[in-house]
Amino acid sequence: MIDQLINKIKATQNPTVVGLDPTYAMIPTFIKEEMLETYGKTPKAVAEMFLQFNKAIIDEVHDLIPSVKPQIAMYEQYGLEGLRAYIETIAYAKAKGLVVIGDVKRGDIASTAAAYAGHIAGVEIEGVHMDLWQEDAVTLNPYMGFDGIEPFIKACNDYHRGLFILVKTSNPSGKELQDLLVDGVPLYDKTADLVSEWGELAMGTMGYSEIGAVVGATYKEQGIELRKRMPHTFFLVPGYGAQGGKAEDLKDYFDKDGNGIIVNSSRGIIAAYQKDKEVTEKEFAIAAKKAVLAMRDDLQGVMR
Ligand SMILES: O=c1ccn([C@@H]2O[C@H](COP(=O)(O)O)[C@@H](O)[C@H]2O)c(=O)[nH]1
Repeated sequence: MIDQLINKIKATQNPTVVGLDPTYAMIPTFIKEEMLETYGKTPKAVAEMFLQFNKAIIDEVHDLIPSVKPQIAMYEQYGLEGLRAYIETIAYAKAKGLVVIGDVKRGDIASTAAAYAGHIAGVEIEGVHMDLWQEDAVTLNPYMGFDGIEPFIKACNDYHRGLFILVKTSNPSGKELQDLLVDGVPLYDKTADLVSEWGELAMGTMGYSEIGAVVGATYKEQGIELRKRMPHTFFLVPGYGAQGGKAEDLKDYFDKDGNGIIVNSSRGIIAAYQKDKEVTEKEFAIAAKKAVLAMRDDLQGVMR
């Protein structure tokens, strides 16, 4: 995954990942009306709304970005139909050549982690291997330690997939645990050291590991320190845009070659039409494209 991601970032000259986090409130009225008319007030109607919305945005931006990050929570709240929309969104994005990061934030004991790792390892039924989810990478919560991560690392090596493990998250309350001092060292630094160590077990060929870290855009000082501490760890950086993170804060998150991070924006891109006075509701995907181009230019301005 990591080599493919780096090559895609180079090809597009854009380290932007579009977060596919649709909500009911975000769906344009004309799509809502059509789906409610066809499927009634059902989870299937919402799943179809999400799919139509996502596909239109992917069609508009796929050649400008390396990657998308669907957030599973937005889909799974609608049950089986929601999960179908999640899986079909992934398949559609992959068919357009995008690297797909499933934001699933899993973490459990080894036996359960082995089942969760099916997201990237697929499943085997009577000797037949099936890749049901198809994410290229998933996000993980490291709170339960190595045995909860190990099955995913095996999947990375067996199937060229990747991980992004929470190290320093973008949200305000993350510091309640992550900034606690352990032997005088913040817990996020201890986590960073573990993630770097685990990363050695699945190195790509371009200097970065398949095992990346989630480092929020909203904690600039910590992000810069983590870049130095984790030279072979690729960062997935959420918090840009809607959460207040800015490109200028990310200058030193990049490595000396202008590589090493991918920056997520979800609401700021896919709901851009709700704030863009130059577009109609029907042009929601064009507004998303404009937001992608603005974010690309913004990030290019600080890449070395
Ligand atoms: O530290 C983290 C880890 C994950 N996220 C996820 O990223 C997106 C952010 O959405 P925006 O609309 O761009 O704020 C969302 O899926 C979060 O669950 C994060 O924000 N921070």
